[in-house]
Amino acid sequence: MQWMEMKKDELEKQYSPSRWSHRMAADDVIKAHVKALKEGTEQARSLAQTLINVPYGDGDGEKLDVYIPRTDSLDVNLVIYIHGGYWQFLSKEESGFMAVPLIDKDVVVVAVGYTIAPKGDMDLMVSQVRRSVVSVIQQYSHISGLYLCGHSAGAHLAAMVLSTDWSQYSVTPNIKGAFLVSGIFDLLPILSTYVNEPLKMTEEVAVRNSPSQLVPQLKQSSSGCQIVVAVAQNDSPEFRKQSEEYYKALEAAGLNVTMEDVANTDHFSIIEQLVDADYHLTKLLLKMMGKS
Ligand SMILES: N[C@@H](CC(=O)c1ccccc1NC=O)C(=O)O
Repeated sequence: MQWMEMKKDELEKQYSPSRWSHRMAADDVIKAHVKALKEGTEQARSLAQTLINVPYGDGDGEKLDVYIPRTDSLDVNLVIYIHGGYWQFLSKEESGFMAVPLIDKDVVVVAVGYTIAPKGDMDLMVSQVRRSVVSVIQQYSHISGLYLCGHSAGAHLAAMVLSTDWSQYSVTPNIKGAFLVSGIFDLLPILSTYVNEPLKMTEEVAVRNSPSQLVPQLKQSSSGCQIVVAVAQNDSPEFRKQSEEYYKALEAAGLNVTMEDVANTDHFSIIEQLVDADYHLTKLLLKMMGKS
């Protein structure tokens, strides 16, 4: 069924990721998610050298955390992670969880903070993640490759970074690869749902911030980027459709894109498992960086 034909109840269920987990009840899966991210981030902060709260702008929430490998290697890649949480939950404070297996392979991990709703709105969050990427490449101009990874709302923000007209910025980032995990790429279906209550997006805001509408811009700005669109086997049909349709649009535009339907995962476990070096997506990310 098309989202436009759905009753409000059904649409809100489709856009409630916790209600589709096969592991636990909805409330429990979210609690367990936050706990897993927190514990993973604590572990990473205790093992890695870190720079916490590095400003990338003058705004209040415009700070990022850097997880640094202990290495003398000159071939150092950097992954910027953009957290999820429907643009209204989570923060960079629990977003360093995937750093351990990456720093072990000489990869720098950056967890970006941005101003979630209701304090921040969609235009601000998109502007913040774009500026954070510019700041990182100015700070780390010697790295061998820049990669992006985003989960859920963070995958949306990562796709918006790939779709940036950089002519307004001081530098043009060369993003080699992007992992878009269980993302939302068309914001129109959520306009009438509870998700939009704190966001208060108008249709105009939703359209200009929908990666699905910006594929020609992405092709112009990120033609050399290797894109992985990953979706959980147990994501809702609407979430699965969001990924599938965005993947097809990128593919049709001639971009270097692959689709990963990750078996035995749900909306939350698909990203939580990045703490594990043996997890399929961890290995794929390292392989993309030539580190397998
Ligand atoms: N109402 C949403 C809540 C949600 O998506 C969420 C809540 C807390 C932390 C993260 C979340 N989502 C994705 O990262 C749900 O049903 O899952």
